[in-house]
Amino acid sequence: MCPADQTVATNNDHLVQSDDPEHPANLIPELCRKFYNWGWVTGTGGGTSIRQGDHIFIAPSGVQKELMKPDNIFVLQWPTPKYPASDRSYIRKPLKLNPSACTPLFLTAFEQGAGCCIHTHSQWAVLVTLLVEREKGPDACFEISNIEQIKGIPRGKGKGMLGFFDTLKIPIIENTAFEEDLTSGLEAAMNKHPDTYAVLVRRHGIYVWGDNTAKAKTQCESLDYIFQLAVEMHKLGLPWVK
Ligand SMILES: CSC[C@@H](O)[C@@H](O)C(=O)COP(=O)(O)O
Ligand SMILES: [Zn+2]
Repeated sequence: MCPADQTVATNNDHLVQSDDPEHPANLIPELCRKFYNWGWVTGTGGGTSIRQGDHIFIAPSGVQKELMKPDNIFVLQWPTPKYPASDRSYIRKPLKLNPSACTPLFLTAFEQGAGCCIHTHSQWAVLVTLLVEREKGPDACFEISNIEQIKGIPRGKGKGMLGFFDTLKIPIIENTAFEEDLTSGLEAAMNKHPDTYAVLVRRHGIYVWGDNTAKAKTQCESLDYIFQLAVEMHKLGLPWVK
């Protein structure tokens, strides 16, 4: 056995090997294939992370997310230090790959109790941040009401779902040169909007999280639907809030 093979054999590979399609190491590649087809993670952008018990499953950085295999997945012991990156407690690291640059942002969602966090570069998400670009600063938000799909978004933890007549409010933070540097903005937006399950990143995309993978996915789908609708409404001169 060559030294590289020895590293592989002692790298906790069993943590990403399962016949269960619901295992996070199988789910992340499967979800990313879907997200690629929906335009959420093309060109290596975007990604997904799942927490299962005291393990966090993270995709590699800079890879074609739709081609990922379970063997490419990193595993972090949870809880783990968020900073510095070198202190994060990886218990499985694929050789020749680096963990996603979104890792500290995903960890921020897990600190809030999330079970899954999705990052997309959806053009609809980017477009709504452009349509409200005049609104800058800590109060920047996308707002919409009187749309049925709003009912797919929680009012806050343990507070049920938003109603048709409620106003959905998604905070917007400014983009940074490096993905990791978005973390303080995400933390600030979460502190200011403790009930939110999503934060838009101007000219970049969105982070959406949920109590579990199904909720993160359906909430992200509902938001993407709403953003597309909002862009079309804007083109027709229709207001988002009645
Ligand atoms: C098209 S590059 C996009 C990246 O810089 C980043 O925004 C991103 O979402 C993915 O980072 P990654 O480290 O590949 O998981
Ligand atoms: Zn990104």
